[in-house]
Amino acid sequence: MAGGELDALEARARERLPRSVYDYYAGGADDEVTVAANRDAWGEITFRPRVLVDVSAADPSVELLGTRLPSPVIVAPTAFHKLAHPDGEAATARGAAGRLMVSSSLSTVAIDQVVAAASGPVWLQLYVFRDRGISEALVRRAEAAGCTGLVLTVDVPVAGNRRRDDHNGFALPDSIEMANFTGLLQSGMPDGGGSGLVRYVGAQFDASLDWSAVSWLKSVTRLPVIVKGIQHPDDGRRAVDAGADAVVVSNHGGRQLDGAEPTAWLLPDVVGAVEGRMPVLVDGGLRSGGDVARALALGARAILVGRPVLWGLAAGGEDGVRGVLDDLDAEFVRTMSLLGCRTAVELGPDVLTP
Ligand SMILES: Cc1cc2nc3c(=O)[nH]c(=O)nc-3n(C[C@H](O)[C@H](O)[C@H](O)COP(=O)(O)O)c2cc1C
Ligand SMILES: CCCCCCC(=O)C(=O)O
Repeated sequence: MAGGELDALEARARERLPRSVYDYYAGGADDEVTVAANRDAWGEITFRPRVLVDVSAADPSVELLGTRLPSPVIVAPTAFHKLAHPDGEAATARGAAGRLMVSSSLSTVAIDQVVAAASGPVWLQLYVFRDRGISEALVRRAEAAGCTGLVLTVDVPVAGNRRRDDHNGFALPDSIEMANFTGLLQSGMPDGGGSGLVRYVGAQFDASLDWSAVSWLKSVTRLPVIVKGIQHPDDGRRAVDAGADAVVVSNHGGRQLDGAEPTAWLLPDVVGAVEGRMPVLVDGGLRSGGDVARALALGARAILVGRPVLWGLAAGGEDGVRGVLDDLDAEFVRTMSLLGCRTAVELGPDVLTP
């Protein structure tokens, strides 16, 4: 579902969603330069294929932190799925159909129900709250639910400047709650002008967060810790030193610092800095199986997709999500085969224009 088809799906989702929800999902920070750059940058990377290789049994599976995944495509953590579909993250988990799903801590279905709906592994994404007790309670809920990894998002010390949300006064309606916080925290957003989500982040997220947060999280769980939001190669090295099990090269889909480099440019430098000491994942603007192949060729072990999953969910519920992911996988296998690669691991810099 590359290019035009994905744009058509987004258009269908847009017709179904209230304006403020569409804007929240689609939007980015400030002038949204990084949102566009993320997408464009993958398209600028060209291929140099090999021929006469037997690709009759091309295998897209990848190994990640001890688990074999059927596909390198992972569902990125995105907040508030009930704004797109009444079944929310449970529908997304069913639509993920055996693929790895990262569920946002700001989900509208509780993590145990997300895991129950999923047929593949689920990781819980975490923000660190001013009250560390809340974050630790979420860790316990994730462990009890059967999550197999924790994703620590580190690129939201403060909220990005989301002009669309500010203009729309974006907030969760009273009928939808942040379901992971029941009994821990009031689930609504504070009243006031502008974006309710920005006020929530200002009140609850810990802006004093530093590298000790990674060792703190490692000290309270035995689950693997994946640090999401790495952009600088030195931070890739620091993540290794801090004990992270993997990193995600991400600029939060252009929703935090506008003017940040597209992740396709950042990835090779972070991969180089990490020197194979842990897997590097990437997200931001990947929209086709060709983009997935480009990312793996640049050294990513797997990739995450955010907005396309939300468009599938809004336009077609669980079937819509499955359709988006199946199409990405089918395109990826076709691209691998046309590049002369039998397995995802065989993708390397040699299949790209130097
Ligand atoms: C509507 C929306 C909500 C998001 N919520 C979260 C979140 O709760 N936690 C998080 O770590 N990242 C969140 N992200 C960022 C995504 O995980 C991911 O980094 C980004 O969407 C990838 O870019 P893409 O949408 O271009 O694929 C969100 C992104 C979107 C679009
Ligand atoms: C305005 C910052 C919101 C952070 C929480 C949700 C999220 O990650 C996103 O909307 O992006």
